Amino acid sequence: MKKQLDLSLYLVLDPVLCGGIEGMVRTTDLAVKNGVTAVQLRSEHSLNRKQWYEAGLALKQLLSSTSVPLFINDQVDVALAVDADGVHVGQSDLPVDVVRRLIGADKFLGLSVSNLAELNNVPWNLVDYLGIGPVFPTTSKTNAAPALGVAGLQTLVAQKCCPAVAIGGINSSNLAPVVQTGVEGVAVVSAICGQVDIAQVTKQLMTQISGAK
Ligand SMILES: Cc1ncc(COP(=O)(O)OP(=O)(O)O)c(N)n1
Ligand SMILES: Cc1nc(C(=O)O)sc1CCOP(=O)(O)O
Ligand SMILES: [Mg+2]
Repeated sequence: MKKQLDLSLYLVLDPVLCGGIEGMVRTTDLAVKNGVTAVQLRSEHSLNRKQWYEAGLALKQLLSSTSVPLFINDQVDVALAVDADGVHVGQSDLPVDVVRRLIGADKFLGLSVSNLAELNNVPWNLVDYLGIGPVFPTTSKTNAAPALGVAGLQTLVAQKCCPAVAIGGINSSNLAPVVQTGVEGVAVVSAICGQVDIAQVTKQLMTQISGAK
């Protein structure tokens, strides 16, 4: 059955920061128990294709008894192989119409945008949500676009025609003005992955998101 899409606190996993596949599963377990509402498997370089599949399967199994959807970054075949709930693609990945054709109507599809030109080209009828960023400088993505700042994010949010998460450099010290732009949620990597007390930082982020709305 299709899960609900709640973007409030969206965890984007990093196998290096989490300490491998087991670390990602442990991080996800603690984060979901403490409020994370969506999870994405993402790896820039550290997983081979078999490990992508194994990590996807383990996460799918963990999340299958929860209301939290699993997204796979970039790799449509892995998403289909593990029956993930959705796929997240960016401007340099497979085109959205192709991804939609491959995954069908029932899976979620997220698309990254970093500027107004990209926003103006979004096929709104094909995507379920946008990832808008980076809002702030980030060390978790190589070759990230220039940071938008809160004002730049606000400009894009004002023109969006579907739900959106803000992403890039967001943590408990800067999330309030981000949430107040009207995004449906925030996506984080390093604010959760690799933190010593995953439960505590997740609870703190959720409390701050609720307080800022
Ligand atoms: C929720 C969310 N938003 C944006 C991104 C970035 O996607 P992309 O631009 O394709 O870059 P990579 O993540 O593939 O390096 C994301 N992954 N998730
Ligand atoms: C995966 C990703 N995408 C971005 C974008 O702007 O599209 S920024 C980013 C990394 C976010 O990591 P952190 O929360 O550690 O800054
Ligand atoms: Mg991508």
